[in-house]
Amino acid sequence: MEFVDWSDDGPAVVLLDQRALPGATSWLTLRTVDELVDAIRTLAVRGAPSLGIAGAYGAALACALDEPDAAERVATARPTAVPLALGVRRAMTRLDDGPAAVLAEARAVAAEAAVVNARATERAADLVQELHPGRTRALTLCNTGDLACGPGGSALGAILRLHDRGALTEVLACETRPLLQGARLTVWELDRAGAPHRLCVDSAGPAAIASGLVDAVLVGADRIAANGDTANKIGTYMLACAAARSGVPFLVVAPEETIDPATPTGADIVVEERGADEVRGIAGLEHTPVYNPAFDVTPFELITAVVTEKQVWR
Ligand SMILES: CSC[C@@H](O)[C@@H](O)C(=O)COP(=O)(O)O
Repeated sequence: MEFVDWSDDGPAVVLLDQRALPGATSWLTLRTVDELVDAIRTLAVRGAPSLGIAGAYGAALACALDEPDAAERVATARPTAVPLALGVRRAMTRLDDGPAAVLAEARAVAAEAAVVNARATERAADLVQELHPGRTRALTLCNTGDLACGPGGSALGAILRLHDRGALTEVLACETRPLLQGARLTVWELDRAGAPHRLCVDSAGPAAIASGLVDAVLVGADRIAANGDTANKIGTYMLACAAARSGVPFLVVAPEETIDPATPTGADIVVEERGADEVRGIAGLEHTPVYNPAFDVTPFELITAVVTEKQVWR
């Protein structure tokens, strides 16, 4: 079973609950659109490409329940990642052909993700080896592996391709406050792959780059504007600044569909702001006002290349 999948026993969307990792491997069976929307908002399923797959299956669920209008609530459950709404809307193009056709389209979205990921990660691994011949010390943020993208991953997938090629020295995984996608999920995936890694706090990332401990930074993307400005997990921008200052390659690895022609520049990207308790809870605070953007925007000038299944956009 994939981490995000369909169950005919229901109908239902079945997914590995990413909130419970790494402590528990717990599967959710979501039988209503409300349950799926809640799972998306609370990050039981997350990562832009996986949201696309969940969105497509969410459309199938809405149609199977004879509530096709509810699909739009799935599409808008989170605002920043492009693939979520694309997955819903692509599956819904088959609405007139009935629920089975919508499900078939959703299954096609999921199947294509694996092909896209394989192409993008091979291309990105090739580029890392071109820019840094020899073995690479990679730094990454958030989680961009199979959990976030479906089979093959994106940025973390490219790092694991380097590992497969014997070209990886180690991965520095930034923990990714406040929800610790790096510490909980990336480390889980690196452990499973047997790839050498160390965990660092997010603010150690720029210091590691400046200290010469990093040969390449690889991150994913939630939305790439038409000019190349890229929204990704909060903390990406400081890594890009540090990489540019130190002359370290900074690669964004993502499906081509993440490039949004309808978003001219980073200033036009809607950045999701999340609840205060995600930040307050860590310090045991109850009432302090909080600024908690889920993403930041990295200007294209700081990005060495955006690598997709179709192109290396330098
Ligand atoms: C290939 S996944 C790319 C991005 O979706 C990822 O880096 C990220 O920022 C995920 O944020 P999240 O809030 O965990 O959904």
